Amino acid sequence: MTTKQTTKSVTFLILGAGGDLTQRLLLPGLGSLLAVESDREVQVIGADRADLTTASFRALVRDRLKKGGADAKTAGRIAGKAHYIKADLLDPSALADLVQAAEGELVVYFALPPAISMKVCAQLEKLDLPASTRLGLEKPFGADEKSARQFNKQLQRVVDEDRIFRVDHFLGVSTVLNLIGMRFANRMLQPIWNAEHIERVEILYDEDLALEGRAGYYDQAGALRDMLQSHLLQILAIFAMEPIASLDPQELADLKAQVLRATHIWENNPKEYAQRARYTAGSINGRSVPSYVKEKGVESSRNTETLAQLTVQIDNNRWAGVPFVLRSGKAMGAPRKQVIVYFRDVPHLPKGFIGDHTGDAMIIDLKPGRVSFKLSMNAEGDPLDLEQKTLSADLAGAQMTAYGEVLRYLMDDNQLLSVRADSAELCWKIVAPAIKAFEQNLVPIQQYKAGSDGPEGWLADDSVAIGQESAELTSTSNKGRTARTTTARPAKG
Ligand SMILES: O=P(O)(O)OC[C@H]1O[C@@H](O)[C@H](O)[C@@H](O)[C@@H]1O
Repeated sequence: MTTKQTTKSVTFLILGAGGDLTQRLLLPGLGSLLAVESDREVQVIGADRADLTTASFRALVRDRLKKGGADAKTAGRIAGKAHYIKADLLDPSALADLVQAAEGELVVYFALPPAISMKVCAQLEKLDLPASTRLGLEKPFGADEKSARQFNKQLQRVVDEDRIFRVDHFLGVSTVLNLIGMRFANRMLQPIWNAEHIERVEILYDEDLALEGRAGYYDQAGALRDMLQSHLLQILAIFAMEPIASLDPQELADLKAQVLRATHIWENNPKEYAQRARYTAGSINGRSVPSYVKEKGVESSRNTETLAQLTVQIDNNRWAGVPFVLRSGKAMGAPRKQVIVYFRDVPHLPKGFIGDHTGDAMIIDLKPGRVSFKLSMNAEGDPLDLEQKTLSADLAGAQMTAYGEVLRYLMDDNQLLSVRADSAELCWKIVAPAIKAFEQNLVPIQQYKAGSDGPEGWLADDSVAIGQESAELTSTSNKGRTARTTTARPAKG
């Protein structure tokens, strides 16, 4: 892929520069961007209450940029002109000083808890910001539809919507963007991308990570808000949208919003459309994991789920009647990050053939990237005996991290990868009935052992089989990046 070099100089003002997000994701993300585009002119200004100095911040920037992949010279160049300003971010005069320090275009990135971001925004509103100012923000964008709307209004009082970048780093994952390219560049996929040919779609993101010391945030959120409401609905919107004419940010945002407006939970009984569970003590690849409720900072009476599954439908001409299953869990034994498209059975199998001809599917592994097709074909031996075979190709690794990708678009003032205000609000609207059902305990909270695949019976047998096969393929996928075929395992049960 060719990469665009830019000479635009940007000041990247990180509010909350002393925090975990800056160190773990933002600076390494910037490092991975600089690894590809080393000429970028970025002045990093960190601001926080934390007791850092410009010298210690520069050391941190250098280290994290290198961790992200930037070469030593580039990391040194960017770190050498970085600054740290100890400031109370709720103090308007401190904010004014920060803005004054900016050179070139200004990107203000909120690496702050949402409630503080909202208050800082109220202060920013009073300042005379440079015309080029862009705001970058992390999820959650509000806590429900109403607060998301208020937050959006607050942001739009600071700058116009076309300068607000709501970051969902999944939109920077190369395999997610590839959903658009693959679907619209392949003649064979276009006619079958609808309810006439597709029976069910699953969007799964099971992680082997557990809480990782994030109780302060996660115990208030849970898997439904943390993953399904945001990342997985964004994937669904991209997967299901109508054909796009060009990668125009407004057009993409319009098409995503169109899908999200038509998306609703599957039916009225919460037990039919939602499931939740949390992990108990167990071990993942030899690492022992305490029970979720024993983790520091967890309030067990909150009943926070660490695994959630939700079935939604898209009430439009293309997708009516097709269940879309969204699921994500923590502390799972086998990481499973897939979009699975299950095809309907053929209308007629020529008489005389025997064997298995059902369960054809397309599997898009998001991480590591791979696309597989499960197809019915003639097996060894009897030519009339059909069997399910998997044809699979690994996708080359991304050139930069997902954060690097979203930062690139943010620095370039291109909103293609950002979440527009209406989408942020719609995503809350879609999950609202499930959140309510969880809060009212209408959906029992189940348990699963850390390191397991979650409670039995949540996913259909064919999905369980695909998961097992995928885990096997993943364990061998680094040996080569060529297409291969394997014989699928028989479905469980
Ligand atoms: O797999 P990635 O890119 O780290 O993204 C998953 C993470 O995404 C974050 O947005 C969630 O808050 C985390 O809980 C989750 O682990």
